[in-house]
Amino acid sequence: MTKTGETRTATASRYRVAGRWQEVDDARTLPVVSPVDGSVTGSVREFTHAEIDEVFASAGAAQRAWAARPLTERADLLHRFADRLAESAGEIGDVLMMEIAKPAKDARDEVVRSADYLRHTAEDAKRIIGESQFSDSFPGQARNKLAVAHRVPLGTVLAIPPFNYPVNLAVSKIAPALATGNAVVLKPPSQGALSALMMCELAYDAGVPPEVLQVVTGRGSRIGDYLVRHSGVGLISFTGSSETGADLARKAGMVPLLLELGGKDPAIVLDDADLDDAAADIVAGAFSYSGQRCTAVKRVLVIDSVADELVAKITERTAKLTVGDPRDNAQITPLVDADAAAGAERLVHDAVAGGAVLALGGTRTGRLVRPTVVDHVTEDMELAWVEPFAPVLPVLRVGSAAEAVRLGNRSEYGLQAAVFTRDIDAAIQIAARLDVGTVQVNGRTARGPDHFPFVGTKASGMGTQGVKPSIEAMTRVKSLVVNLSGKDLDGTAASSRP
Ligand SMILES: NC(=O)C1=CN([C@@H]2O[C@H](COP(=O)(O)OP(=O)(O)OC[C@H]3O[C@@H](n4cnc5c(N)ncnc54)[C@H](OP(=O)(O)O)[C@@H]3O)[C@@H](O)[C@H]2O)C=CC1
Ligand SMILES: O=C(O)[C@H](O)COP(=O)(O)O
Repeated sequence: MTKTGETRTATASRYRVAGRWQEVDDARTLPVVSPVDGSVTGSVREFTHAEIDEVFASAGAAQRAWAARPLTERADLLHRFADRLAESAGEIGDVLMMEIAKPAKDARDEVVRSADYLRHTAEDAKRIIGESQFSDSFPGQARNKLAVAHRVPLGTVLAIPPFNYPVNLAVSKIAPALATGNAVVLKPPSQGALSALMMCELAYDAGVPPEVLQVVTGRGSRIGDYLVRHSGVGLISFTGSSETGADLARKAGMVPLLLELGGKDPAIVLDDADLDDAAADIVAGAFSYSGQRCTAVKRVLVIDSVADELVAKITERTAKLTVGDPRDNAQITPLVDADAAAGAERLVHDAVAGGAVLALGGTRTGRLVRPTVVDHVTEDMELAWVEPFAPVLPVLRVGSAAEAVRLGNRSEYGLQAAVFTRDIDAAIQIAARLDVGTVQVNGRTARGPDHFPFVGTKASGMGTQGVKPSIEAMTRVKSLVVNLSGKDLDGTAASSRP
């Protein structure tokens, strides 16, 4: 409950549209069913097209007043929002845990991480400085013009996060947008909408006007096209599957896009690597949140001569992961997408039928896929290329670093890669050849810390995120050119001053 006693989550009978609470007069509700135990965690409204029009109209109108407020005032509101979010980490974390079966501690950490994101963005936004230049820095020009460039907001940002970080990947879009004077229309994932709604109510408690941060709930497959084609959209910031992202890009028309999509991140292990450290990083990277992370380690490319030893170490560590209920903080929990569990099982069976060797796991009970390591996976197997979004780790053995690079780059994706070696020259050479957004040297693939630039090449995305890059992406440069008179102070023709 908020301090004023209002329920923070929208319910099927009450929801905000254009900033105001509305009573539902029809049956457009969408239950949020928990992957943990099948219970109904809550329900949300499926917005109509007319309501979406109202949302964009009121967001657009409110944005101008929001952008006109002093930057320090907007930053202060984000700090207050961050404080409330951190205070409510337990409450929101519990809902998030039931909505997406994220282990209790990780769910709470996601909320705290989002508060940190807000604070960092509020501070960085204050330090966006423009630039100015005289005309005579270009050949043939006199010093008679002064350009002053500054950053202005784009209007209304349509923010569409995925289920795996319904709070953090919403905040990573909302924070830079609001800090820079944009309004936001948030379309949360259907699985994760309740925690996203709770989070937005905290923003309103903190003083963010409800018209400049609005939430539109409903299935992406039903309302997504209408949203992304809406004339009120100034930029779309989307995180999710490469399929949905590519489809959205085709439909959106001439609006700037920030896309964070799928990945098949390789961990390349050379023969001189510290295999204990590499195994620890690979297991954490592959199995955290049951592999449902775009940046999860999704394949190991290991030099033959150390492959047996590495696979043994990976398998030993993976076997110790706890499997079960997120309320007990189990590390491996039921998958959000029931089809992903069946799909992962099929990929493993097909690989084993084709000659791969099951080192661990390979079974599931409903959505609960036991942590699985598949060795001797080869290029002709689907498991080498498809992103399972499940706790399944294929190992491909390679003869050389060059072969690892070739296989790394053969993927349609290009999010991140990890290289494990004690030879820094080799690491740098390999990194230079990998067509990915980020290469981690002797560490697992990961997005954070959140102010680092986050980029995907090929089917993994478009544009750069991270605190500062997102601030830049959600603004555009506007130039003011002052044309100088060409006369000196005493009225004579100017020399090359000032
Ligand atoms: N690179 C990255 O950072 C990440 C990538 N992913 C990728 O996403 C996949 C799983 O995530 P998932 O959430 O299922 O991804 P989806 O692409 O299915 O959904 C992402 C978001 O888009 C919405 N959406 C669905 N259809 C449309 C549409 N036609 N137009 C507009 N929005 C739409 C969803 O809403 P709804 O929930 O209502 O369907 C959700 O909010 C994995 O393949 C993974 O690789 C996931 C997380 C991060
Ligand atoms: O979308 C994702 O899966 C995240 O951006 C990954 O973030 P993480 O590396 O912090 O888990």
